Amino acid sequence: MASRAASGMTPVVSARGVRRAFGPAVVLDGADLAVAPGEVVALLGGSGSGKSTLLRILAGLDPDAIGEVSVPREHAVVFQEHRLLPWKRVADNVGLGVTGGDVRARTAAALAEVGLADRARAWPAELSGGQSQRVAFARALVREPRVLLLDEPFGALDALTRLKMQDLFGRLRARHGFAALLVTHDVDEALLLADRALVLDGGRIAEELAVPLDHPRAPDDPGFGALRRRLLDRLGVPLSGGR
Ligand SMILES: Nc1ncnc2c1ncn2[C@@H]1O[C@H](COP(=O)(O)OP(=O)(O)OP(=O)(O)O)[C@@H](O)[C@H]1O
Repeated sequence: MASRAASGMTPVVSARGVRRAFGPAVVLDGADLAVAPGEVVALLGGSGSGKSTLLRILAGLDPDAIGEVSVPREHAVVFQEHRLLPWKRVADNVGLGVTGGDVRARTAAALAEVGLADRARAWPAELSGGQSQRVAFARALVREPRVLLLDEPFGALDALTRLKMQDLFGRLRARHGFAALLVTHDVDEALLLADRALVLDGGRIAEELAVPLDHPRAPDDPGFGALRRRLLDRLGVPLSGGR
């Protein structure tokens, strides 16, 4: 489990030699990464280190990047903000662009999975922030993705809602087996959800940490604190005696 992508299995997501500059500022300078089928990889790094830039490149949203990127067509992206269309009802947002005769049934199933079966006819403006992110996940799920690309999907939520969404993510992952690349600022979130954590620094993946803990996880599990200290250390965060 530790480093499945590195253990010889053909990755479902790969990036090699990715370079991106904005004017004179080189943000990515030969970044390489690989995600194995079904693997959840957290991507951490300081503010401005290029996490979102790398995720956008993997999502095919940045035509000006250099390097080799391989991501299956069956991928979906969830951003920090839900990006729902305000003039479409929840179910129509979820089913937007989905093809096939059973779109309505699949949309209903996806909404049920995120706990919003009863909000299909609601407008986005009638939802809370957490509910809106649930809809964003339903919109991703209905596409039956092999890969989820997630850019701080819980970053704008209050602490309690974030914990509930992290729990939901864990259950969806166990049921669907998708792989995911999760950009996050939150060390605990990385350790709760990911099989591996990567640290982006200096334009490339500078550090890697396997997270060999059983699911479901909690911050007071044996071994969690030691992994937190190692990850904070790799992020260059000074460790005080109390941590
Ligand atoms: N379209 C753009 N034009 C110019 N500069 C950009 C553009 N997009 C990103 N940058 C710059 O690239 C750098 C990396 O940005 P990015 O958003 O990828 O960082 P990040 O690691 O996701 O940061 P944060 O954790 O603060 O969200 C920043 O210095 C940012 O200002």
